[in-house]
Amino acid sequence: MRQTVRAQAKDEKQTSNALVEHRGLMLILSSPSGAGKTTLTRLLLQDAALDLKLSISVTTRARRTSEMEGVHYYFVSKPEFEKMRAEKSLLEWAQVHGNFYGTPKGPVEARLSQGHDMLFDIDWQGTQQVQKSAPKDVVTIFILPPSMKELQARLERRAEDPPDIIAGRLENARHEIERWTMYDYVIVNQDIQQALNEVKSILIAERLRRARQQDSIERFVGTLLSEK
Ligand SMILES: Nc1nc2c(ncn2[C@@H]2O[C@H](COP(=O)(O)OP(=O)(O)O)[C@@H](O)[C@H]2O)c(=O)[nH]1
Ligand SMILES: Nc1ncnc2c1ncn2[C@@H]1O[C@H](COP(=O)(O)OP(=O)(O)O)[C@@H](O)[C@H]1O
Repeated sequence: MRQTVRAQAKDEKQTSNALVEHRGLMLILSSPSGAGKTTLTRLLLQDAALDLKLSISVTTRARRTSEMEGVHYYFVSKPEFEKMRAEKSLLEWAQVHGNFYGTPKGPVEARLSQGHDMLFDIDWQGTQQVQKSAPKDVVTIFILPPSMKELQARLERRAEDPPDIIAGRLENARHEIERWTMYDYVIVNQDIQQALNEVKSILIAERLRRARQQDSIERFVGTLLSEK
């Protein structure tokens, strides 16, 4: 239905510039390290029907062995990061666990203006900045672990970070968890399949909000009512 209306809107846009198509939404996932954002993100991107793309951040953090340049992050030096920040080419940025992270503005703007949605794996500081800049276009979800013990176990099982880094992330986790109140939705990631279904349900419901489809639905209702 949504796609039909969108496709119709697109067709009409080609013949008439009067129709303003709606922008895509920004779906933000945040969590303490190890709660499951990356896993959920991978599963969401695998589902082609969802038509989601991940915003690839730049970071000054060292690459983990499992990570690929341009897939998980763009790995940059501190001066490169500073340059992007100075040129105002970042939508938001933050220092997390002692490293710098930021969202390149260009790809986000391009995708949203074409009416497609974008997925973000960013922390609460970045979420706050994006929420401020485009409150109507943002949907935020906070992912909680089922327990602190399980969070530690997941970080250890992931085996990507040395013990001192894991200890630091667990310490930070307590402060990050306290930020849950600023998010639209909260999900406890105990069972990954259930958590995935919950994120999908949120996305589907948010896409159906009347305000997000105002222009295209107005057209569609006009067509419906003109039927004999
Ligand atoms: N503000 C902001 N946070 C980011 C960005 N990219 C990643 N992060 C956050 O930085 C934190 C650390 O990410 P990462 O080093 O990949 O560790 P992980 O959470 O353990 O996988 C997480 O909370 C991410 O959500 C970004 O572009 N901006
Ligand atoms: N529901 C879950 N149950 C068990 N293990 C999980 C679950 N969700 C994620 N994991 C595992 O926990 C570890 C951390 O998950 P990850 O997605 O990397 O977290 P984050 O991106 O939030 O740091 C990974 O090894 C992942 O496979």
